[in-house]
Amino acid sequence: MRPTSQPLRLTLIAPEGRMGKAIAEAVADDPSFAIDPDHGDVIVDFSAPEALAASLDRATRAVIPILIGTTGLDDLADRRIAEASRSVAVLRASNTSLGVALLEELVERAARVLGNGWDVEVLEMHHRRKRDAPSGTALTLGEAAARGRGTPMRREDARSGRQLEREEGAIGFAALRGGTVVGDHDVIFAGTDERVVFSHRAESRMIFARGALAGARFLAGRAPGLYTMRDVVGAL
Ligand SMILES: NC(=O)C1=CN([C@@H]2O[C@H](COP(=O)(O)OP(=O)(O)OC[C@H]3O[C@@H](n4cnc5c(N)ncnc54)[C@H](OP(=O)(O)O)[C@@H]3O)[C@@H](O)[C@H]2O)C=CC1
Ligand SMILES: O=C(O)C1=N[C@H](C(=O)O)C[C@H](O)C1
Repeated sequence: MRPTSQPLRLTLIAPEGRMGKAIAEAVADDPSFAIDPDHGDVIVDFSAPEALAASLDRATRAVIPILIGTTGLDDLADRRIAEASRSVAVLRASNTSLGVALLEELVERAARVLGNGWDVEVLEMHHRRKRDAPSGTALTLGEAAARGRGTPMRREDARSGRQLEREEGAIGFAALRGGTVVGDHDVIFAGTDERVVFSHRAESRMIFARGALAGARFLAGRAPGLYTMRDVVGAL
């Protein structure tokens, strides 16, 4: 057991990435954390899908928890994460901000209250360098809406060029890319003669970085299992 006065050591998988740098900045502002490239207490992976298998392997071999912030992961990645979570604590978070954790709750509740008669569309915009679309957050919010409705999520992505009406019960996704936008998400519930719109605007990557530190703190000493930001923030 580490003495509580010791900083929690984070091993960053991609220290030179945009998120790696933001997390290093948050750590520099908080003496209860430190970066340790080789012997961290928690692995923090905000990198790329190709890095995931090696990161999980590193966590399970060393028996230390891992925070996965990387998005754009496929079904094989889902299975690898589930497998790793049997031996170490894994926090998977497509968005580590407090605002999006709250938004997820609100969207689930709205979908439950409004029911299947309302169409759900998720719109997101990110910077020109983002590689995956729709964003991980958009998919997480779509899943929250499906959960609220009590139905499996059926995705309807880009409709350009189609000559079909909207598929009933589907959740639509649209992605915009440009400039330096940190991360915009809108979830639109479109009913007959009215719309309810939930929005989140990330104004700096520091919101994700601070959330990542909260996630790492949550993971330290945690039993094996698969956790989400809802476990980290508790009841909202
Ligand atoms: N959960 C959340 O709250 C957030 C999640 N993200 C997600 O985090 C990820 C990273 O985003 P961002 O920091 O903006 O991206 P960047 O492109 O700025 O950084 C990615 C980093 O990962 C490194 N990398 C790529 N492939 C590998 C590999 N196989 N092994 C080790 N390192 C690798 C890159 O190194 P190199 O340049 O040398 O290839 C680079 O340093 C994305 O999936 C993004 O969607 C982003 C923001 C918030
Ligand atoms: O790549 C990004 O920048 C972001 N990625 C995450 C996502 O895909 O949802 C979180 C945030 O929106 C920024």
